[in-house]
Amino acid sequence: MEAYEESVRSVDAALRRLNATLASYNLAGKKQTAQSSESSKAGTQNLATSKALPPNVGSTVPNLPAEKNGEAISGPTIDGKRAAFDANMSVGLREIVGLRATKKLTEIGKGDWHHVYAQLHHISALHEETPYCVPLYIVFASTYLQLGYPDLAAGEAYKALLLSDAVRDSSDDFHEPAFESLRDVISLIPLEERIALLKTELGTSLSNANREEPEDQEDVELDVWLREHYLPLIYRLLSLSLWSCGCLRSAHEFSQRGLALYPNDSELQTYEKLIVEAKEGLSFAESGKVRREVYPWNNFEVDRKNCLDELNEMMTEVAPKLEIREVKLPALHSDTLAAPNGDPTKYSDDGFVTQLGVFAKEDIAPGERILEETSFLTVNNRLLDALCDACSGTLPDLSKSEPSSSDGGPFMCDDCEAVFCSLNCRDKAMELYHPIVCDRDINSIAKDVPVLETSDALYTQLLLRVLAMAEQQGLHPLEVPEVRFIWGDFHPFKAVAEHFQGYKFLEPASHGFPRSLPFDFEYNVRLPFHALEKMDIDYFADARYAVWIFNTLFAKFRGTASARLSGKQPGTQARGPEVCAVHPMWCMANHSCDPNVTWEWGSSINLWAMEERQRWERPVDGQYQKPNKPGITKGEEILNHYCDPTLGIKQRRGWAQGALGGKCMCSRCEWEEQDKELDSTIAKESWPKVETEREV
Ligand SMILES: C[S@@+](CC[C@H](N)C(=O)[O-])C[C@H]1O[C@@H](n2cnc3c(N)ncnc32)[C@H](O)[C@@H]1O
Repeated sequence: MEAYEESVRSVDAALRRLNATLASYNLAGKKQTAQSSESSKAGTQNLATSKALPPNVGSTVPNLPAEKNGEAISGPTIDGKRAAFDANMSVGLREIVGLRATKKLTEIGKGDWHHVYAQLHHISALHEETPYCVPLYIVFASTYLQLGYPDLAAGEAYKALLLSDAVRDSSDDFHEPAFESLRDVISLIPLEERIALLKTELGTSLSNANREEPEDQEDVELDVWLREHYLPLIYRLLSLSLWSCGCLRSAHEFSQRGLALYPNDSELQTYEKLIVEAKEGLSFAESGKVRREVYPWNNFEVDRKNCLDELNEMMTEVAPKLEIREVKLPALHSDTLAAPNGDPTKYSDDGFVTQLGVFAKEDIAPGERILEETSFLTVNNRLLDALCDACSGTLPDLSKSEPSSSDGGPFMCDDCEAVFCSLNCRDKAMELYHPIVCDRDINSIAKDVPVLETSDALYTQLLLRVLAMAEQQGLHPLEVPEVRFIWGDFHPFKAVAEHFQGYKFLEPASHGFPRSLPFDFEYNVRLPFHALEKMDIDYFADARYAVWIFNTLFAKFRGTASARLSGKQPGTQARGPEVCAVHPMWCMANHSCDPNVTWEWGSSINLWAMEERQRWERPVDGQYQKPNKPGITKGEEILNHYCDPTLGIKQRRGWAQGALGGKCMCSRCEWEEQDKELDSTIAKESWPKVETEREV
C-alpha cells in the first residue's frame, strides 16, 4: 500500500510539473475572446460567428488533487467527497468520468430502454449535486438521444457548451462552479491517462511555433480535456440532435463551428453530410417537429377528472352559469401508433377520447354574456406598443382631455418603462410576474421578428411570461394556475416508451413516435435560456428550467392560445401589434363549426350565447328537421369556434388542423364533406361579431 501511495505521489507531482510547464507555454494556442463565447453571443441570432476555440487558461498553477497530511488523495467524487474511481462509482458517475471523444455518440449510455431510463435517473440525481459540470450535461444529452429525444439532447448539449465557455472565461458568472466541477471530474480520471494527455499536448505545443504569450493562465489541464474530449462531443451532439429534429440551419451552424475546430473529426463530417443532404435547394430549413407527450418523468400532469371541483371554482368566478365536465370527443389522431418494435399502442379503442368540455348549468338567453375572463398570460409582438403590459388591452388615450380610464390610468412601473392600463393591472403584474422582468432588458427578446416567425416568437414570449410567473410565485412552471389544467394534446406515449428498442441515430425518421410539436432551436432553446439569464435565474442549478418543461408548455399553448390584431377598439385608427394569450377557462370549451356561442376579446375575453343560430344542420329534402332555437338550454355543451365558421369546409378544415390538431369531425363538417354540393358556407357579412381568429 505504501509503495502504491508513493507512486501516486510521484505521478501527482509529475502531473503538477507538466501542467505548470504547459501553462508557461500557453499550449492552448488560440485565445478566447469575449465575443466568441456562447453566453456573450446570446443576444444575437448568429451561431456561426465563433472563432476557433480557445482556452482561457489562467495564471495560477492548476488545482491538482491535493496532498493532505502527506497523504495523496486519489480524487474527490463529483460532490467533493473522497473516493476511488472504480466500481464504487455510481452508474451515472462512471459514464461521466469515462467520457472520451474517442467514443462514438451512438455508444455513450447505450442500453435497452429500462437501462437508459434508469441512467436518466442517476444523471438527474447527480445533477442535483453538481449542476455546473460540463461532462454531466454531455451524458445527459447522450442519454436523451438514446431515449429518442433529440430536442432534449440539444438543450442539454447547449448547456454543456455554455458551461465550457464559463470554464474558460474567468469573467463569466458561472466560471468558478463550472471550473471546480470539471476539476472534480478530472481528478477522478486515472493519473496515468491525465499525464499521457498532457504530454501529448506538450509535444504539440512545443512544435507550435506560433504560440501566443501566456495570459491569465488558470488550469491548462482542464482546457486540454475540454478541447480534446468534451468540446468535440458537444459539437457532435448539437449537430446530430438538431439534424434529427429537423432544425437544419442550427445543426449546420454547429457542425460548421465544430469542423472549424476539428476538421478531421469523422463523426462531425458524417453529420455535416447528413445535414447538407437534407437541405432543400440552397436553404437549411429550421422546421423541426418533435414528440409531443407527457414525458415519462413528468409528474405534474394531473388527472383532470379528479380536479373538477377546483376547476369549477375557477370557472364560477368568470362564468357563474357554466361548469366543466368530462366529455367524449372524436379522436383526432390516428388510432394506432406503432412502437419501434412493432407493438401497437391504441390511442383510442372506439374512435373517441375522454376530455373536458364546458356545459350550461342553467338556461341561457340568446345574446347573453356567459363568460368574462381576464388573463395575465398575454403577450404581443412589438417592442414599442400602446398595449397594457399585463392584460394586453389598449392603453387609455392620454391625448384626450377627459379622464383616460376610470381609475385615471395609464400607470407606469416606478422602476422601468412598463405601462399598465389600470391600477388593477399594475397591482396584478407586481403580484404575478413583473418584479422578475422589471428593468431586465428582456423586452426586445422575440419582438419585431420577420413575419414568418411571428407565431414562434409569440409562443416563446408566452413561455417567458409563464417562467416569470413561476419564479415570482415560487411555483414550478407546470403548476402556474394559467397552464396547470391545460391539456397539451399529448400523444399517449408511456406504453410505447416501454417497448422502445433504441434510437436509430442516423435516420431522421420518428421510429414510431409521432412528432407533432414544432421545434426551433432559436425559439425553443436559445432565446428562453438567454431570457432566463437576464432574469437572473440560474437555469443550470434549477431543474425547473429545462427543455422538456418548455416543450410541455409549448404543447399546451399550441392547443389553446388565442391571437388577435390589436387596435380594433373604437377610436383607434390602425391595427396594432399581434396579441396572444391563454385564457384557461375560455379554452376549456370545445370547437364546433356549428357553434352556439361567439366571442370577442379586448382586455378581457367574452363569450355570448348567439343571438341567432345559423342553419348549419343538414337539411333533408330541403327542409330543416329541428326548429331554429337560439339560446342554450341547461345541460347543453358550450360549443365555441376556433376558426371562422363562415368559411367553406376546405378552409375550415385547414384551419382546424392547426388549431385543433386534427381534422374537425363536427356533424356539420361530416355532412358537408359527404355532400359537397350542399356546402353551407354563408356570406361573411351575415356572421355576427367575428373579427378574431383563434389560431396563432
Ligand atoms: C381548447 S382545448 C378544448 C378543451 C379540451 N377538450 C380539454 O379537455 O381541455 C382544444 C382541444 O380539445 C379537443 N377538441 C376541441 N374541439 C374538438 C372537436 N370538435 N373534436 C375533437 N376534439 C376537439 C382537441 O383535442 C383540441 O386540441
